[in-house]
Amino acid sequence: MDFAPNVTTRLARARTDLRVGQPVAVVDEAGKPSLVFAVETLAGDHLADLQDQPEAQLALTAHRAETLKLRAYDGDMARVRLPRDLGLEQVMALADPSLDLRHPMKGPFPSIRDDAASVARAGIALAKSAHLLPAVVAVPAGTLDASVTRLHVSDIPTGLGDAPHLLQVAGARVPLAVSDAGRCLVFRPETGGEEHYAVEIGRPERAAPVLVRLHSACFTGDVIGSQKCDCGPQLHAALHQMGEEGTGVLLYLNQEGRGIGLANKMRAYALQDQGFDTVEANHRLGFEDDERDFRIGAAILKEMGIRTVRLLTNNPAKIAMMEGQGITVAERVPLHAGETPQNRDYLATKAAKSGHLR
Ligand SMILES: Nc1nc2c(ncn2[C@@H]2O[C@H](COP(=O)(O)OP(=O)(O)OP(=O)(O)O)[C@@H](O)[C@H]2O)c(=O)[nH]1
Ligand SMILES: [Zn+2]
Repeated sequence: MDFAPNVTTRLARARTDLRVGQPVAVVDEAGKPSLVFAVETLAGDHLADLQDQPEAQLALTAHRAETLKLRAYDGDMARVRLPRDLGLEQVMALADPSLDLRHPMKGPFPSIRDDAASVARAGIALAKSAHLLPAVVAVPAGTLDASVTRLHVSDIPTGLGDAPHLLQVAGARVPLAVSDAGRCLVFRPETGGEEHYAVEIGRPERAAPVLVRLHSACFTGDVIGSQKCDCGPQLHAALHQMGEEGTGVLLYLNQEGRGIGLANKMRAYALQDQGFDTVEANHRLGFEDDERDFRIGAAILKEMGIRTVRLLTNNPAKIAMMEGQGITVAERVPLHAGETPQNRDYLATKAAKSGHLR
């Protein structure tokens, strides 16, 4: 029997390794391995070892580099020599804008300008997929300990990667406030990533367009009644409409914070309290406005035998994604609920910057 971990397994391990402060080995196109550490989980003793190595580099996204006034020679990224005279908290502050006010004196840091950016780019993609701040330290490695997770740069998707594939692992009847005929289904991706859920109300006729809502997890809005967004009221309004019509499917996708995770979303909220809007806050953290993989929703619908939908949304990107993945959006059903004085600016920003429809 062969138990050697395949690429999918090693990617899953790499995410966990980075989260617990372990380095991952990334091999470049020329076959040269480097060790990659996530800045957010970097241990003090690892930093000291790295600072002894003149080739150690720190990589940040271009969005973060803009705030730090670093030249992003790689286009999407900036790399600098790992500063030798900075302590752990100061290195952390380069990655984490919530520390900007406490550590305003930064630099100058000489930017690196060469063609060898692929390892750092792959490392940043791994850090993002681990829901860590998108910042890594990379250093060329000599002999590698066999226990270190090893990946080739080409194994690590820097964009969306392969189409997600999810399988239903469980499902049962759950009577709901909006309908007795509720079912909750659990879908698991082959990648070992987050599970996602479907709430099916009644038994929607597959031959006709099905009323569908693609909801992204929002702990603050869905669970604790945050007034900063409209997620909770949208969730309940969508379920209510499905209950009224007797059928519908609500996909609950675990893509908290538009795909950056709850810790990063709270960092974004801290920045919003300093006056940045929802898009600017994501950028200052080094993320894109929206890091979600909307293809997951289409994959689940196909698994459920649904090909044509009436989509409850105000987000044109969701419609485009569905169509792109072979799901026909027969109708867009607007979904406006829970607009409050506290989320007025947030909704206005989404309309102005993300093209949300009224
Ligand atoms: N990063 C970040 N995520 C946020 C913020 N406010 C809400 N979210 C997240 O945004 C997602 C809400 O998305 P959706 O409810 O799908 O909304 P949408 O993309 O605007 O589309 P529709 O509601 O369908 O029109 C959830 O994952 C929330 O956790 C914020 O300020 N920053
Ligand atoms: Zn929300």
